[in-house]
Amino acid sequence: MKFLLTCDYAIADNSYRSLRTERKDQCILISGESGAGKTEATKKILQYYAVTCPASQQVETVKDRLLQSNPVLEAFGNAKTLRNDNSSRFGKYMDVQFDYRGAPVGGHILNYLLEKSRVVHQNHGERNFHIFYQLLEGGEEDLLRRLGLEKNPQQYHYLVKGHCARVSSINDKNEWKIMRRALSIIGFSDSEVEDLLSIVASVLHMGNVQFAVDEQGNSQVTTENQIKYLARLLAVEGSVLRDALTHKKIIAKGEELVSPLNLEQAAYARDALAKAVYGRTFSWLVNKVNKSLAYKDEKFPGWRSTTVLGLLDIYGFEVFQHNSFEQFCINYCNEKLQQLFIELTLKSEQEEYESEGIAWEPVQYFNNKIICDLVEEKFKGIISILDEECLRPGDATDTTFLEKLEETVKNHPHFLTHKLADQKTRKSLGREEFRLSHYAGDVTYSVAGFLDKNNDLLFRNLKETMCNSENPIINQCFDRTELTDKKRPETAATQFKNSLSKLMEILMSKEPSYIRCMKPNDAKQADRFDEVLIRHQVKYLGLMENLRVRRAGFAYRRKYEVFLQRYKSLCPETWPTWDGRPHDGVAVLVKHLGYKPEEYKMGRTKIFIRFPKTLFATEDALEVRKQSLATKMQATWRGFYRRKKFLTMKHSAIIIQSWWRGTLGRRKAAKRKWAVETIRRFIKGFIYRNHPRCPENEYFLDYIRYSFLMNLKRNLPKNVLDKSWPTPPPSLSEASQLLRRLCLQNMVWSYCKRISPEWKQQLEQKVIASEIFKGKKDNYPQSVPRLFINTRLGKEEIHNKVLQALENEALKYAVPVVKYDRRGYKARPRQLLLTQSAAIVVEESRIKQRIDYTNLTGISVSSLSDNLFVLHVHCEDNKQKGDVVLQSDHVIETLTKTAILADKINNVNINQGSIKFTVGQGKEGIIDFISGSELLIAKAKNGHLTVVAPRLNSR
Ligand SMILES: Nc1ncnc2c1ncn2[C@@H]1O[C@H](COP(=O)(O)OP(=O)(O)OP(=O)(O)O)[C@@H](O)[C@H]1O
Repeated sequence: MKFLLTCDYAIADNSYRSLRTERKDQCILISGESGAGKTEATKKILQYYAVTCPASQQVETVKDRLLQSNPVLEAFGNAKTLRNDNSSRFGKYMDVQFDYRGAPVGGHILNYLLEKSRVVHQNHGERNFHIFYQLLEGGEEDLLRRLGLEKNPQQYHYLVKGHCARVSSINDKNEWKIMRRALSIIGFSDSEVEDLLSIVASVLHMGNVQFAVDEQGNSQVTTENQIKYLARLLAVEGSVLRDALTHKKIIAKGEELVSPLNLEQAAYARDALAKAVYGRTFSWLVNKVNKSLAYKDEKFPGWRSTTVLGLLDIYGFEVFQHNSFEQFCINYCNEKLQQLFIELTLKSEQEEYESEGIAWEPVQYFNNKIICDLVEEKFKGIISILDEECLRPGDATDTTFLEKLEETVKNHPHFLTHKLADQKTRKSLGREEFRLSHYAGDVTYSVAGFLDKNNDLLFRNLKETMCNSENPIINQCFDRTELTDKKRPETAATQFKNSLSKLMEILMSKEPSYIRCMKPNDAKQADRFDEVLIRHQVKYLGLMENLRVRRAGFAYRRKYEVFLQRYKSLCPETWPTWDGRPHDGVAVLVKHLGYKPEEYKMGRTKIFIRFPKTLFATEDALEVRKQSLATKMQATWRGFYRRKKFLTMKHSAIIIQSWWRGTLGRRKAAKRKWAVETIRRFIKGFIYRNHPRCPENEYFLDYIRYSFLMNLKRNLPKNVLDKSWPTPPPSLSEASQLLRRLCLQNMVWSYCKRISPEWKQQLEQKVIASEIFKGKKDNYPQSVPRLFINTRLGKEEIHNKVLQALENEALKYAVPVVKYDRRGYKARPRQLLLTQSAAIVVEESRIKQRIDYTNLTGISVSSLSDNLFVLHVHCEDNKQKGDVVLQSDHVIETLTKTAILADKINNVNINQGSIKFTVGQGKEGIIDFISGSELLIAKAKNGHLTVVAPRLNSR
């Protein structure tokens, strides 16, 4: 066993490597008789890929589904036979899709001819399909109750025909668990599983449907309970189903004819329905598995991104005691596979040596084409004759079919019947049998049931009932178009023949590898090798011939172009390209590789390598070379990529630069143009500056105006005394004057707004002082900066007494004065008090003289810088005293205030030379003023009072 599995792995690995390195689709054909180990080998190969191939999340799911498809399909498609406890009762070809990394990413299964007859009948020692037993054994109580089933298989007619419902080598309970888990992994929903199991259960109930005949000899259903279950499980109308099972509907010339069935016909209809339901459900199951295995990431539809490895596990050659239509098909299928093997290995290989001109000693082998032709040849082949009998009108029976066969192929060396056989062999053949000498041995087939099975007919009303089913699976399995389709469906044998021919095409399009399974003994025992049996298999499988061809032949051959293309990198002369003929290139290459003459041969179009080790060495060298090439390619690519990126960047930089330069240039040119235009307008404006405003000078004038105004804004006079003012251009002199006035007014206005009432009074007094004295009295300028103040004496100096006396008259001004008489005598220090109505001369606390302003006739003062002044008084009011001669250090201020209060502004006389004044009793005095070095007041010889006023430098 170990050895066999090692071979399986080696072949699986080899195919996988070829698939990856040459990217050519592969297939592994697993053949051998029933029970030889084909299914096991398939499973091992799948497991091997699952373990060794690269993994990813998505790949894991696909791997799981690929592996889990086996228990599901085995449960529904495998059964215990006499030759194998787990015999495949259908053919299976599975494609595994690998992506460019060699990871399995999808799969697809093709199924071939399920042995449906097993559903209703099993030979002694055989069982129905595993699923029935698994369901009864492993199904949960609840599930079985829903399906109306009992645990005991003996209760079901379809399970007891072979009398071995329970087998010690099969653990149905365990298998059930595995199968249920597999269904979930594949992606069956709970409701889908329920629908599927309902169908399985319905087949069991169908088997238990019994009939009895009524008085007219027509059949009636006697097991009403079963009908109820069937109606529920198949979701059909019970009464309709009951009628359909006991009646037959035919449409003749557009008219429906319903006729009752007899007992035998009713049982036949029931079994036909069971087979159809099960067979179609099986196909649905395979489709469902295919959907879950489908490779969904096909990026570019139409472009094949995956490579495919096909695994063919088909029912093996079978010889039973009783062989029927199914064995005929199975063995025909095996003949075809053997034929393919012969074609692709023994025949084509030898022919190839010959055509390539390689010296070759032909190896003889048995070509089974003759048997294939016997079965499938048009018109003359067994299938054609069977179809003809099925289709011909009249009473065609299995016997007439046998007679037709005898008639048509009687001389064929591989065909024999009771009638055609000689005396000796006739004994071993029944009258209803024919014998075919297959490549693997003689098989005797009973023709009983051949026509029925080939027709595979289901009565129309049963089909209609199923089409109306609300069970989603049944509904998909029975298509309504079948009812309207007038064309007669292909017979089972023809369908099988056609699907096999398609399979051969699929296999031929791929690179094949073979696993030939040998059955060690017929007793299903371990460690027992039946030499005769094994020798027989080695012989009929043509293994010896194959070995001979292999040994004498060459392990490997390739067209020169392909070989050169693959290995040219190993030789400097052929790498990277060889310009000459591929043949010469290969010659140079093998010389460089050091092939010895016995290791290879050069054919007409191909090179042949004798030993695998030579090829392996070359492959190893290529592997090493690939590494260095990959590094070189990487470096080249990186260089190319970087260079391309750099050039793109450079190009972009140049574009940006040129764009920016263009922008800058354009900006500069525009600026220059603007400057030239400005200068031009400026010059023109300057030339026309004295003209009235016109287009030539408007810019210039605007500019001049603007710059003058801006200059003015910056250099406006700071205050009313600031006389500065920017020189205006001639065109703006008038505006400038107006502005200047406005500005001044504004300054004055704001200045006025700022001054206080006291200051206003001060200024008013100063203005009056100026009106009176300015330019008239020498010491006036000295008084200008001195502030006029309300009083120059404190209360103490004026004495409270005087103040009390003046209580009802507010004191406006008080100043110390000196009184002189006409002789120039100076009296004691006095004060001059000015009230609202009088000027009062006070000595200490006594009022010496009160001069009401109404009596004040005028004020005299000299034009010199002295401080003397005379208050002229009306004589009548002041009889004794007359005018008052006073001296004050604040003469301008004192006189201004006196003049204001007495309203005598116009009565202030500024005299040159002398002043006349009256003294009491009509006497007069004269004061003469002269300039001198210092102030002096004295009586002159002429009796006048002389005042020497000091000369002032500032005058
Ligand atoms: N390599 C092996 N070593 C030991 N026993 C094996 C080996 N291969 C298969 N068997 C046993 O033989 C039985 C039959 O194998 P398998 O079902 O693979 O045969 P098969 O060729 O597929 O038959 P069939 O054509 O009837 O489907 C297996 O159940 C297993 O017990």
